[in-house]
Amino acid sequence: MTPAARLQAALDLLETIALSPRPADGVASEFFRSRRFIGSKDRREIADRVWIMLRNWARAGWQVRHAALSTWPVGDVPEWADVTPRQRLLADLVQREKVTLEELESLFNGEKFGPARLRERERSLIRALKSNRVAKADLPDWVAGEMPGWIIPRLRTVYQDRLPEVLDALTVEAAVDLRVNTLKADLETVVDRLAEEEVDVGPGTWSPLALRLIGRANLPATAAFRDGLVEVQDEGSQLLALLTDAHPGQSVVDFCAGAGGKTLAIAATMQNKGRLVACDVSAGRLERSAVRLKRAGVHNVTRHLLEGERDKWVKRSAGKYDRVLIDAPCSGTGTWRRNPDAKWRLRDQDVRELVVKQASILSSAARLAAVGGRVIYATCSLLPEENERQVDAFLAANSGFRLLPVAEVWAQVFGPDRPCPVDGPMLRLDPAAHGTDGFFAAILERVGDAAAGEAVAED
Ligand SMILES: C[S@@+](CC[C@H](N)C(=O)[O-])C[C@H]1O[C@@H](n2cnc3c(N)ncnc32)[C@H](O)[C@@H]1O
Repeated sequence: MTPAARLQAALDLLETIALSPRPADGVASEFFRSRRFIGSKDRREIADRVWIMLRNWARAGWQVRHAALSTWPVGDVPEWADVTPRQRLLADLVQREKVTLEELESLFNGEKFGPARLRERERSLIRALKSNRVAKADLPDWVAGEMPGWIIPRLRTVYQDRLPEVLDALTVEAAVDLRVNTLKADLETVVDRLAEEEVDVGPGTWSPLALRLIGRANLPATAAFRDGLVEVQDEGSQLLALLTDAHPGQSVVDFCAGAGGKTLAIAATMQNKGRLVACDVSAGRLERSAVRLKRAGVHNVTRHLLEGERDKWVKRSAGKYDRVLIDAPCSGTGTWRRNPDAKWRLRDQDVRELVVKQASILSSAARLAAVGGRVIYATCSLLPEENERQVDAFLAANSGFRLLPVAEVWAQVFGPDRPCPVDGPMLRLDPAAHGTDGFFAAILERVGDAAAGEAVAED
């Protein structure tokens, strides 16, 4: 493809994403599937550009609006959110890539497969974008941090002075982490196998099973992946599974198992021994987990489709499990490095509904824990109402549970040579401090039967 054709393809993809209510990665996969003539190198370049622009969505919109205010009639100046993909692309080319007006004239020349010719008002916009760039320090905090304004005060209560660095880290592309599947191989063997296939990896920071990809690789095409020696899993997600501290022979429930990311990791710590039940309300996700479980050589998992968190099975199985992992449905705010488009779809109302759902799931699934067993409540959210506040409310209503300080469990799981990454009693990971996605976990031990009238759900 010519550079101009690649730009036009990026623009087409961005426009498709902007019009779709669906997540950008799904839209992009479909876009490329229906354009098989685009080779892998071009595809990567187009996708890279689009993802850079999605990570820079508010800032580019703001810069275009600011530049337009200095050169267009006020009535023609768009709000930042209404700035078109083409205008954002121009801003990206001018401000990030420092492309000159002359170069833009030759790229936007109206030739077949390339972008339409520049219009006069775009030329004036380009000149203004060059001369009128707003410095980062002068951008509103939500624009500089690429974060919906309504979320900022909530994050400030958690991160305080660290907020700018956390927001910055959330705008940077995430590394790709792998988890070694100890059911099939040890870490050294996996490193060697990957090296044979020219895949370079370095060690993880926190998880003893983590490897971090160096450079890029088509991992699913490798024999190491196809043979089930590794899974792609953020190191933070690995930690949640490891902190579940499931042992061989135990009875364990992964209540919101989805497509099985944590189920796989837990099955490995259980060495395939004992009983692991993977539940979810989504038949499709549970179905997808089956393929992964098979590839990983897992055979101690039963999949169970729930009608809801108060499914009859929960009541029948109450008090029978040593570990109950609740990887609750959440805002996903901790994964926004990977899904930057999701930022602008989430509404306050969505979070409020999720908080109600999470409380109901926690209260119902906690019944599964035996006395002496543990409930691990986890999210990939940064918001306090989905995390600490959820746990505090549960503990206030359920004296049959106590919070186990994460450092205590960490020391049991990892021993003294790996210091716990957090000071507080609950685990809170973020990309700035830990290099992982944003994750939260609280470990609750069932110390007694809930007294009559307590709030653990009764059906
Ligand atoms: C964060 S995702 C789980 C990711 C998964 N544990 C993993 O590691 O790949 C949350 C999951 O909760 C499931 N879910 C939503 N409502 C639920 C409910 N009422 N009971 C159980 N699971 C539910 C969703 O279908 C989704 O798969």
